[in-house]
Order: sequence, then structure tokens, then C-alpha cells
Amino acid sequence: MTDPIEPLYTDEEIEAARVLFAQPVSFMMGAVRMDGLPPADLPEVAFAGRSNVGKSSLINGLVGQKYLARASNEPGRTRELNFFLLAEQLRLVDLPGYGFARVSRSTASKFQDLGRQFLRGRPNLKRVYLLIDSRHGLKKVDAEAMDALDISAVSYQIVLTKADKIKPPEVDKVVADTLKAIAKRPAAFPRVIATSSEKGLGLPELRAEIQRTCLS
Ligand SMILES: Nc1nc2c(ncn2[C@@H]2O[C@H](COP(=O)(O)OP(=O)(O)OP(=O)(O)O)[C@@H](O)[C@H]2O)c(=O)[nH]1
Repeated sequence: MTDPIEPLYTDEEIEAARVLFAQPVSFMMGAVRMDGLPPADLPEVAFAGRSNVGKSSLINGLVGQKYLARASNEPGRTRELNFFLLAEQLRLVDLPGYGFARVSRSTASKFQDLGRQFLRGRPNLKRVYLLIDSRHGLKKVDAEAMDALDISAVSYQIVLTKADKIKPPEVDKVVADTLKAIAKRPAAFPRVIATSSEKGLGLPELRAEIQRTCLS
């Protein structure tokens, strides 16, 4: 098993990724249907996770902007596939949160279906970052999302969010437990990155990982 403490990226990679993510980024579009997606002509990475897990905050943190992706206290507001173009070279895709409770069941399932269709049928999708709240660890809905990704053979990597909300030894334990839980999952990338959008923790590593995934 990979040691999560071992430095996995060189200083040069971290610096190159910092420079990449400091380049212009723009909101391209929000898609509500599969036939309204941008052309599959650039590499994409998508961000998925339970509602309120911190997806918008993470995207904002990665690109160093406060308000690019909408971050809110109200679970379930991200209901479209939101595409952000970075440096004219790659796209970040914010997927609808799953498991949200404040909209009707049919509305929820409509948007989740769109997310599922996107994950199954996007040829330029390089990886899905599956966000898990550090305080809660993997839940049943997360395991179901991983089942779907494993079946579709879509590469995914677990990113722990809100790591500032628990103590460092607890973060280490969640990382270790998560690595154990994904060990036999065929499409799971065998590394877990712990992040805090609030404190910037893990963001340089995640930028480097995205750059490797999309541009190397
Ligand atoms: N302490 C702390 N709070 C965070 C962090 N990331 C997000 N939050 C808070 O968690 C809440 C939800 O964050 P969002 O980024 O809106 O979550 P989301 O996953 O985009 O939410 P949906 O739109 O429901 O899918 C907000 O109140 C954020 O301020 C973090 O790293 N640390």
C-alpha cells in the first residue's frame, strides 16, 4: 500500500501545477442535459460527492478564487453539470451533489441521473475526484457511487475535505481507513488526498495530481 506520508510530487511538479492553476479560469456553462455538453475536445476531471461535502469550495480553492463555483450553506444547490475552463487546457466539472434532501425525490433523481450518464459516457473524462467529508468518512451512498464508477471503469480518487475540522491524527486515521476500504476496488486510484479549502491543506498536491492526470 502507498504510504500517504511519502512525498509523491517533486517541488518542480508542485510549482508547475501552481503556475497552471494561477492561469485564467472561467465558468463555461452549466449543462442540464447530455446533449448540451461542451465538445469532448479537452481533458476533464470531475468532482463528485455528497451534497454539502465542499465541492464548490474545493474548486474555488484550487483556482484561488472565492466565488468561481458557488459555495453555499444550503445543501443541494449545485444541480447542473458546471464546466470551468482552466488555462485553455483542461476543464474542471462540478457534478450535482448526491444524497441531497431539500428537493423532491424526482428532482433529485433527475439531476443524479445526469451525473451518472455523464460519468458513464464522457470519453475525455480523465478522472473523478470523489469528495468525502473527513469528519464522516465513507458512507453508504459513497460506496454506491464507487460501485457505479467501478462498474463503468471510470478512474476515481478519494479526496477528503474539511480536514481542518478534525485533529491531524484523526485525519491520518480516516486516510488509513479509506485506503483500506478502497484496496479491492478496481477503478479506485490507490491514494487519498486530505484537503482543507479553508486552510489550503492538500491543495498543492491535488493540483499536481490533476496536472499529471490531464496533461502528462
Ligand atoms: N471548515 C471548513 N468548511 C468548509 C470547507 N469546505 C467547505 N466548507 C463549508 O461547507 C459548506 C458547504 O460547502 P460547499 O463548497 O458549498 O459544498 P458543495 O459540496 O459544493 O455543496 P452542494 O452545492 O450542496 O453540492 C459551506 O458552509 C462551506 O463554507 C473546509 O475545507 N473547511
